[in-house]
Amino acid sequence: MINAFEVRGGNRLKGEIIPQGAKNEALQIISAVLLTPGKVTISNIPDIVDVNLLIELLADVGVKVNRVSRAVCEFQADAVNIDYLESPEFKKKSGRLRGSVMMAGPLLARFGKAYIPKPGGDKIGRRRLDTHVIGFERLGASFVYDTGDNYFRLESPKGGLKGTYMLLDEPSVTGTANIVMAAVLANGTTTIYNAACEPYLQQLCKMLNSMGAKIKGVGSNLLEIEGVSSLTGCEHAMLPDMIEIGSFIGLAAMTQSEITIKNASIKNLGIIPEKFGLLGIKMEYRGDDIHIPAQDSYEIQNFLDGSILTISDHPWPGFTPDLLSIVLVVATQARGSVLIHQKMFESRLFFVDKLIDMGAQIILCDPHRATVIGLGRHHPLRGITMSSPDIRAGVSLLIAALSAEGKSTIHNIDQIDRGYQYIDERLRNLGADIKRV
Ligand SMILES: CC(=O)N[C@H]1[C@@H](OP(=O)(O)OP(=O)(O)OC[C@H]2O[C@@H](n3ccc(=O)[nH]c3=O)[C@H](O)[C@@H]2O)O[C@H](CO)[C@@H](O)[C@@H]1O
Ligand SMILES: C=C(OP(=O)(O)O)C(=O)O
Repeated sequence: MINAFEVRGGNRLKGEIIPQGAKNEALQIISAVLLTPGKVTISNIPDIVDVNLLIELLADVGVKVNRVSRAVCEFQADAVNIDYLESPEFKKKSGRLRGSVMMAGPLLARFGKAYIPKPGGDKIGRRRLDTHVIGFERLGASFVYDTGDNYFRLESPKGGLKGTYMLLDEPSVTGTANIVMAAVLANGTTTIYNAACEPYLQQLCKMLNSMGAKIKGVGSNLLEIEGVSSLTGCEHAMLPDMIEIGSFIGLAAMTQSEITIKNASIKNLGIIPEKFGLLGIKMEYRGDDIHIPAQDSYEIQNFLDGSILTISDHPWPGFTPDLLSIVLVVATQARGSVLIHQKMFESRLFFVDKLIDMGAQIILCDPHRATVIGLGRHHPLRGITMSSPDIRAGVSLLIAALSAEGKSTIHNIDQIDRGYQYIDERLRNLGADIKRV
């Protein structure tokens, strides 16, 4: 079966777009339903491959799942079959996404056992699980790593997990979520320093507190968690996906389009709009909407001393690594130059080869750094046939194709579908010439 997008570039897009619920928040929040036998109702769930797979995994382990509507789902984990975690089916399915690792924290806390098969997700460099496993160990769990099957088997001590102080080696996003979910049901107080504090984590902590957890320091890198003996059900609404919002800002600039991003929850976007602003992209806030006017050109700013701008990733509240590929593609048509420095992942910039084939001027300095010399619209990119290597590179290539002259075909779009809801249909509604073939 062919699985590709065929895009005819050059159309100027126009209209309003509503961001989906946040993928990376969804993966945390949906894992957290395992912490209680009570009913948890979650709204604004994105209808995307990764999230649907996680929901399937929960149903497989015995969680009652009631999809009230496309975006709202009720969960009740009152009859979990923990033995299912050792089945080959669980290992296979959970290995298809990254988010499944976050089932471990709640399972360990509530049932005393967990398994983490080698997780899926983007192949963008080494993605170790040390922070997760060492964090569980600090709470008293023991683990065995099965090198043959490539999975961690974890067990809580008799009497349950015990709160402690820990300083994380790095502020891992999913690692922090996992440790927080384990610590909320531990005996005593857990302090996590150098915790990740993305809005995803803030939302998770807010949800857990509404279930009866006692977490202080939400939004900071110092969390204090007083363990409780049980949690109750709750209702939780997901934030809009900040990575989708950034992608749409880039799309508008690159295709010279006038787009309004509705209900963007601007206060939760951190430094994201500012970084796109450094590329010269104009944005207007209208209430909680972001309006991007059609711009013939945009010019990359230099640093204050006149030197070439660098845009790099950094743990929150710094700039998310998930938007660097988008920034890079948008820079290809800017006036001026920028150095893109992807510090966290070592294989996330190789997709620039495809942009170079399309006519972009980019020098890949090393696996972490690429210099983009903007074309300043002197000539458009040209359409080519290409393949999407990971979710964000995939969307960047899609944006490049929508701006390019002629036809592009993008293969391996499963990568895009795992994180962007009905993307072809939503782009067509804005006037894009894109079809699934
Ligand atoms: C499902 C999910 O939520 N996925 C996100 C999550 O992945 P994930 O939680 O897997 O990523 P981590 O935060 O654990 O780390 C990402 C990578 O960055 C490195 N690292 C991390 C922190 C640091 O200060 N220095 C450093 O070099 C890690 O070693 C690792 O290679 O967070 C990543 C970093 O924002 C995002 O790209 C992913 O989209
Ligand atoms: C890297 C990403 O996802 P995952 O962690 O699921 O691979 C991403 O969302 O950009």
